[in-house]
Amino acid sequence: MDIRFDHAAILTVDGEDRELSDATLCVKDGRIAYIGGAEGAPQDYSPGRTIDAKGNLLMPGFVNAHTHLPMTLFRGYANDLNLQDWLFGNIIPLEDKLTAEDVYLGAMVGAAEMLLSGTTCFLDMYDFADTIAVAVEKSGLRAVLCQGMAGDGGNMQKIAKAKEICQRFQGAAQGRITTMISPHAEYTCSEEFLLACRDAAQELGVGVHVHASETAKEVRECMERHDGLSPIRYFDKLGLITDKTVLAHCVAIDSGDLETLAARGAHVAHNPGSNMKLASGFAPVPALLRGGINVALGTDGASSNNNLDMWEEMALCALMHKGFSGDPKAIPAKKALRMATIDGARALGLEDETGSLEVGKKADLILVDTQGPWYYPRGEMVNHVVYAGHSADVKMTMVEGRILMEDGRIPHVDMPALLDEFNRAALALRAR
Ligand SMILES: CSC[C@H]1O[C@@H](n2cnc3c(O)ncnc32)[C@H](O)[C@@H]1O
Ligand SMILES: [Zn+2]
Repeated sequence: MDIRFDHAAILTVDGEDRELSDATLCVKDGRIAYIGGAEGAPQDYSPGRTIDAKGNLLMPGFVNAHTHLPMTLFRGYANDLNLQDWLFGNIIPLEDKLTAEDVYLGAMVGAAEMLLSGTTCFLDMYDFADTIAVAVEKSGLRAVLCQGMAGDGGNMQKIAKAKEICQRFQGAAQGRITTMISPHAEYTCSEEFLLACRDAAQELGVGVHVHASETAKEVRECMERHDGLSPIRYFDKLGLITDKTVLAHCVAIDSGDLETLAARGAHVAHNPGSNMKLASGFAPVPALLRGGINVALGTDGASSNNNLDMWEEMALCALMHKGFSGDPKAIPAKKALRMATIDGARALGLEDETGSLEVGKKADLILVDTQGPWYYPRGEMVNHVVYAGHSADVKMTMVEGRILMEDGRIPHVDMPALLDEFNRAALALRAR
């Protein structure tokens, strides 16, 4: 159904970063057909629904550039640990017991959390990517899916499976799903395995998504294994870093790593909440940006964050880099919002389709209730959104013109039944 919004404030997050007031936005056939004053709206347009958006703000939906959607199953499990103890001591032993049914329920709960908090698109790395695709199809979200994998020369069948998943799901869900190849990290993959991942990505023409330089320990041990090469230099030597590569974390990087990322046109997915919770450190985001590197934002999984709320990630990013650097302009509000939206779309190779409100782009947007006192006084809405707004303000989430969440309800999902089943599965998994 075509939908018209009238009397809205609008943050376009396009090249001009426009902030409009009392504006009209028309959605036609899943795309944005018009943005501007009501007087200029197309005459030959008869929407199925017209929404009076007075007191509300339209902005692009968030793009979560690094997550593990089914890890909602492990929310609240194994807290206050560093990456090593959290992942190898607690999470992987339970992941070894996961079933496809568990993953489906975890992914559906993650999808609901995204819709409720205004995320419209995400980049996911996990086992059972084919099952996660079912949750994406059902939820209506847009996603780049990766079959996450770790291994050595004895695990080449994992790469064959990942390739098969890419071929099967590239363009699935009416084009809302695309794919990448995803080796987990340097410390869990052999050289032979990484080279085969590179070849698979090249052959399929898709990107690579990988964890890189998340901790100083990871970098130290990589240098010991690979003739003094950091994970980024090592990946680069193997040909894994291109302008279609998204590297999650990049906390413990040096100027040489930064130059490599810039030279290759690679993208970084910055995860401030997860990096702080796992005590991994502070990624040098201002330096990455000064180096011309595209930095997007991600939550990481709900077990190391502990939610999938991009509002929090955006505020953390804008705040923590000021505090850490002593520079109040380190990440201005406008940039934090761009990192959470259009820069994420760019990292995912989807900037022509989503990430900003522009005529011709897919209508992936959110309507934010700005009647709370924290959105006053009016004007400079971008500052209110980044520094004062929260996910509870999201009134509507739309992907490709379809309303997926309105007033806290996801009409196509039976939330009480889903949460009940999910709860049973998550608790049973912990006892398995
Ligand atoms: C191979 S599927 C994905 C794999 O990644 C694990 N994971 C989740 N968060 C992190 C992180 O911050 N660093 C490294 N690995 C992480 C997840 O548990 C899966 O095993
Ligand atoms: Zn991760």
